[in-house]
Amino acid sequence: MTDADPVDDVVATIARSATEIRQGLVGRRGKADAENPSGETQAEADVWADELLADRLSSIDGVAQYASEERSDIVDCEDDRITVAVDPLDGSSNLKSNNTMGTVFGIYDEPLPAPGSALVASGWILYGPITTMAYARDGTVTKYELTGGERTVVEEDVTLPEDPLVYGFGGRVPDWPDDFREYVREIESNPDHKLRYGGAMIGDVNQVLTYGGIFAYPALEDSPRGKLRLQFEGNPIAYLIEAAGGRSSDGRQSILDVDPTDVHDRVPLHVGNADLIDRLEDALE
Ligand SMILES: O=P(O)(O)OC[C@H]1O[C@](O)(COP(=O)(O)O)[C@@H](O)[C@@H]1O
Ligand SMILES: [Mg+2]
Ligand SMILES: [Mg+2]
Repeated sequence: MTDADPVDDVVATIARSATEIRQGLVGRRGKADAENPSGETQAEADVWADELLADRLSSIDGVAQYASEERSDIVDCEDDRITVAVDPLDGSSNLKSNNTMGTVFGIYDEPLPAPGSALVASGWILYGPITTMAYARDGTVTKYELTGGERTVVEEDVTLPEDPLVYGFGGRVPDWPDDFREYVREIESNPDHKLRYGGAMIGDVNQVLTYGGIFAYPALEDSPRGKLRLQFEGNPIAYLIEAAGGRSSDGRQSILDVDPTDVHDRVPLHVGNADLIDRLEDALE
């Protein structure tokens, strides 16, 4: 064990790996002949990015466990300080059409599965026209541009803009519960609000971080826990959006207060400006 901060080491490793992951997408746009633990068909790139991150992150001093939505089992490492949960490629179905995707990570100080209250840092990489990173630690959010493994700060103390502008809601509209559908109608009827939906949660959440607003992948009639995963997607996103002054909710409470039972648990996810999430919780009562 060294005295280096393992959280810094993990974030630096993910930021450095982003350039390589981006380049490695070329030639890996097909499907793998396999399913992930959530029963979804994996892309070749999902499997490849998971293996790359597992190798690198599990060998960092201080990392006790590595888990990802692309593998059933948690990787146990030789240390005991922090645990890392990753969505190696969020929105990988966008590979076929060459649209936005990302990498999402949460760093916890408890064994996985851990509640969001055990997060010590979280963030995401966005593979857009350029590669950027949003990172939260100690209640502060920083945005970076990533080039060739280098991180350049582009904004510090990032907060959600006060006047919400954008909204995006996942799942099929006929599968939404009635109370959620009514809430969406209210949001859509405000002439100041614009639809922004790209099929990669992280791209849509990054729109909310940039312009203010709300993103949700709600509970569905036949899937009351929604689609997104608590450890790899819900908690890291909620931690960062709350650090930026917004709110998260599973419909009743902060996502960070949801108790996990399994590392692959799903959670209905709603994040955005606090007043929009307050109104959502009122609408779902
Ligand atoms: O295509 P659907 O079922 O509407 O789901 C879209 C959602 O699923 C996701 O792709 C799930 O993430 P993964 O791509 O990491 O599995 C989200 O990024 C996105 O918001
Ligand atoms: Mg995802
Ligand atoms: Mg994924």
